[in-house]
Amino acid sequence: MNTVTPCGHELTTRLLDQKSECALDSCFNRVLSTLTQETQACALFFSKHFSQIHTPVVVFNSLDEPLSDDTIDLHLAKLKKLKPSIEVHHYQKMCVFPAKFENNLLGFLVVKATNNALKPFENLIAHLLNVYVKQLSTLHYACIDPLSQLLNRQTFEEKVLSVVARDNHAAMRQGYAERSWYLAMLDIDNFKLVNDTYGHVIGDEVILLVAQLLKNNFRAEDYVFRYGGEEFAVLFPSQNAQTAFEGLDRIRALIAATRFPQVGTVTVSGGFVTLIDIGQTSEAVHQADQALYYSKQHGRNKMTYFNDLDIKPLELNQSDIELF
Ligand SMILES: Nc1nc2c(ncn2[C@@H]2O[C@H](COP(=O)(O)OP(=O)(O)OP(=O)(O)O)[C@@H](O)[C@H]2O)c(=O)[nH]1
Repeated sequence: MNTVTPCGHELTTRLLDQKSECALDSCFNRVLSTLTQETQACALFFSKHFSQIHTPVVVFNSLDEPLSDDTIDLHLAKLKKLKPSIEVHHYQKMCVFPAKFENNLLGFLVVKATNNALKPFENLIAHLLNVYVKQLSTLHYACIDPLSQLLNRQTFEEKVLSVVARDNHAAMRQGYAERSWYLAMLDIDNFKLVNDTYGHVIGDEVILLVAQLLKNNFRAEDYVFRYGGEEFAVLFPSQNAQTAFEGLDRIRALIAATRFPQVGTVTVSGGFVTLIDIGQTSEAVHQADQALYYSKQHGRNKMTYFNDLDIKPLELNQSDIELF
């Protein structure tokens, strides 16, 4: 039975309709299967950080054998030597398409081509790879706060749900004890004074420097968000509340010991909570805020675990809580 190959416009529109990274990845995979009639295996390696310093990771792969790190490096080295205008490179029995963003080579798509069957589609595949990268960058930058380059508030809830659910699922599948996820809310102390004394431009610089310290000192698997003006949320796994506290307190101490240009010293206060029921993200934020409020009320430059507060969640009068 002959199947009709959809036209480039329709495939482009399909990719542009995707509203999450995950949906976009699987859509691009399906589009390629349609074009290659599922007779060719393919794999996409791409650095979703949109930075050349991050090695491309595999986004999807239907090759019989995954490419080794050496082969990935080899492809990248070969592609870097080619003219920027070249859109496909033939290597052994593979067609390799460079994936570029703003003239930087961020990865490549490899399609196994045993004969010339792919030839008529090469230009279309190169075009669709460009569309994929553009749509991914649109989705990516919609999640990033422009000042701090951290994840923004809009992505917070979705990330909490997806990360914690995925991790718990993986932990159950692999049969190891579940790690707990923790949610911390951090807030720069007396920030109004910084703005009032040095002006908003210096205030913004302080936010940026604190954001960089947070980003550089949490692990790659942790998520740091700019939650509001001078407020940050961090989502991270830890063995127990004590190790979570130690990690947070180390970063608190590091920020307090850092010299900020013009302003001198800046401190942060924080509160954190164990994420038990991921369906209750807003309740978790509320509890972490209560612990943060406690830190503020007890001298600032301090971390507090919600469970250490001598109150039950419902006993605290809502009107006593500083809501952000
Ligand atoms: N420069 C700058 N200031 C901001 C931004 N967002 C919020 N702010 C300011 O941050 C200040 C927060 O002040 P408050 O909520 O009173 O808290 P604080 O002075 O940090 O005091 P504590 O939280 O109690 O330690 C306000 O003056 C806001 O205008 C921003 O993006 N840039």
